[in-house]
Amino acid sequence: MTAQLIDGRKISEQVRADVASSVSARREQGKRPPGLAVVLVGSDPASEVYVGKKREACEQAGIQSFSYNLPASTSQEALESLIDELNADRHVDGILVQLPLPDHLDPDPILLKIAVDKDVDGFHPFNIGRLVQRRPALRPCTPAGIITLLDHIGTPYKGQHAVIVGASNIVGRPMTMELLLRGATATVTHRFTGDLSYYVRQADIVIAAVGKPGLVKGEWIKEGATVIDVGINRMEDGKLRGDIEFDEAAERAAWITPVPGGVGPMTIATLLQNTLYAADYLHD
Ligand SMILES: Nc1nc(=O)c2c([nH]1)NC[C@@H]1CN(c3ccc(C(=O)N[C@@H](CCC(=O)O)C(=O)O)cc3)C=[N+]21
Repeated sequence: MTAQLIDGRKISEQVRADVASSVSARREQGKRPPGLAVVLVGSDPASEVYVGKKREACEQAGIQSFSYNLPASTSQEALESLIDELNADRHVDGILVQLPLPDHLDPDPILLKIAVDKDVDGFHPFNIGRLVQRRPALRPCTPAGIITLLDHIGTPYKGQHAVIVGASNIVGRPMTMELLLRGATATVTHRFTGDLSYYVRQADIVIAAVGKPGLVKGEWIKEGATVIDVGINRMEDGKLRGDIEFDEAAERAAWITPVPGGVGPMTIATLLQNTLYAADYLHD
C-alpha cells in the first residue's frame, strides 16, 4: 500500500478533546452543560450500537445526554409530542432521532418538527438551506466531519475535481455542497449514472456513500487521489467493509480512510461539536 491512512479515530479524539475543554470553559463561566437528547425507536441492533456510542461520547465530553428508548410500537403522535417537549426543554440543546425509524413512522414530519436551533443532525430544510446559501448554521455531521478530515490533511479544494458517489439527503447531497462551497468542481453520481468508472477515474477526491460493499473498484482510483469511504457494510463474517475496494485503492491513492476507523468516528465527534455550537451560539 502506498497511500497514507487518514486516521479518523485519532482525529476524532482530538476533536472530542477540544469539545471537552470548551465545555469545561463554559462550566467555569457558570453556564450549564450542553445537553443532547438521543431518541431511539425500536431495537435495531446496529442503531443500538451507534446510539450507545453517541451517548458515551457525550458523557466523556461533559455533554449531558438524555436517552429516550421507545418501543417499536410507538405512534407518530407520541413521537411528535416527545419532540414538542424536547423543543421546549431548556436543558436540551440538541435533538437526534436515530434513523431509520420503524416502517409505520414517517420521518419527514418528525424531522420538520425538530426546532431548527436544536437540529444537531442538520437535516432540517432550514439548515440545508443555510448551507446551500453559504451561511451555515448546523451542518449535517457526516459531510462536516469529512471536511474536518480533508482540512486535516491539507486538501487544497480549489481546482480539484471531487466525485461524490451517492446522492442521499444525509450524506451525498450536503457533501457535494460542502465541496462546491470550498471551490472544488463537484460531480455527483447516483443510481442512474451509467458508467460510474468514467467519473471516478477523473477524481482528485472520491467520496463513496452508497452502502454497497466494494462498489468502487480500486483500479478506478487516479494516482495520488484522496479517497473517503463512508460505507459501513457488515459482512457475513461479522467484519465491516466499505464501499471502496480498500487494498486495491490504497495502491494508487495518496490518502485513504479505513473502515472502520475513518468517517464513522468523525460523525460522532461532529455531533458533539454541533451540540456545543447550539449551546454556545443558539441558546445562551
Ligand atoms: N439521526 C441520525 N443521525 C446519524 O448521524 C445517524 C443516524 N441517524 N442513523 C445511522 C447513521 C450511521 N451513523 C454512524 C455513526 C458512527 C459510526 C461509527 O462510529 N462507526 C465505527 C464502527 C462502528 C461499528 O463497529 O459498527 C467506525 O466506522 O469506525 C457509524 C455510523 C450515524 N447515523
